[in-house]
Amino acid sequence: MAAKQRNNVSNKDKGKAPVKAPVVDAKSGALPSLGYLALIAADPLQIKVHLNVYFDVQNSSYDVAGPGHTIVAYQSEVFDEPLTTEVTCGDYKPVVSGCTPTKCGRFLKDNVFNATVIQTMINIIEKGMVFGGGAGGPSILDLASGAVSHGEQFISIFQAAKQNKQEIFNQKDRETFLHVKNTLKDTIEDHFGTKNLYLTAPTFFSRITDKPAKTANDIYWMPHIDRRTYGSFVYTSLVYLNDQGVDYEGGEFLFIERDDVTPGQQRTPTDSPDKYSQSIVQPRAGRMSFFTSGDENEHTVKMVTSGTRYAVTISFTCDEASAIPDPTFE
Ligand SMILES: O=C(O)CCC(=O)C(=O)O
Ligand SMILES: [Fe+2]
Repeated sequence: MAAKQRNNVSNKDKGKAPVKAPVVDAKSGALPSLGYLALIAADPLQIKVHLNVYFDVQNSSYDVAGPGHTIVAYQSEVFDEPLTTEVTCGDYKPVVSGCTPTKCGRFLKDNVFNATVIQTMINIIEKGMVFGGGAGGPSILDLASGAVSHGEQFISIFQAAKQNKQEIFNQKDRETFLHVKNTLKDTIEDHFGTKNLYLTAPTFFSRITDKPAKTANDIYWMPHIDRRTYGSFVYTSLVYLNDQGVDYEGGEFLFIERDDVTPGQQRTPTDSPDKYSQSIVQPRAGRMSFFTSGDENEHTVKMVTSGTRYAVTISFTCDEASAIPDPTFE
């Protein structure tokens, strides 16, 4: 079933303005950013440079079929059994001792979540965008803070809902999200032989279209390492909610295999992923993908060139101090 058919949020919810909602400062706290914002948020001049560089990259789209580029999971393939890859753990260590995986790797599996779960997850993000969504390509709904893309800013949707006396999310939304989160947590714990993982921030839904980037927040195609970008991430998990190559073009997920990086050195954001081998995952509805969040798993998302891509990023830590409570959606 195509995303256009799945995406059946009622029209009565759409365009309910005027928006009365506090603007969230993009530089405060762990805001969702698909991995790039923390690298550049500190310096407005740098933002301009990166925007220019990445607008150029945008026009010379990555070559997913280039030499050294391997599609490890096609959208049309069905992995009923997990596809697992072990990789040598990178150098970069989290601040908290005892919270570093000894076994690093990647895991992918299909058909983990049924069509109702997937539809409910798409509805959650569409409901989150009731005030309009982002001005550029990606729109984000962060569950811990309620930050949601609104034009060129973030607003707090939970506060907006209270102020407008609107109930945006319901019990089914909450239960569905918790089911997905708990399934991911249990599978990660089983696979990596760890226990006591906690949800950490940001944990967010993303909706990406081919609209041109308007702000630094819109540059989602920058290679990044989640643990460096987000700090508390030890395991990153993704659930894809619709089909690459069917519901949208572009939007492939790339692991960038960096055998040239000196231990401890961070990749510079101006590097093009095309210079390196890539292991490519084409998103498929209901596909679960997770990996250790360290240097061993540098990655990016290829630019969406048409249609709408839906995904959710749910992140875990073993550091209780960085844990966030289960989202209440209010
Ligand atoms: O949506 C994806 O495929 C990846 C998103 C990502 O890299 C992130 O949330 O850090
Ligand atoms: Fe990421």
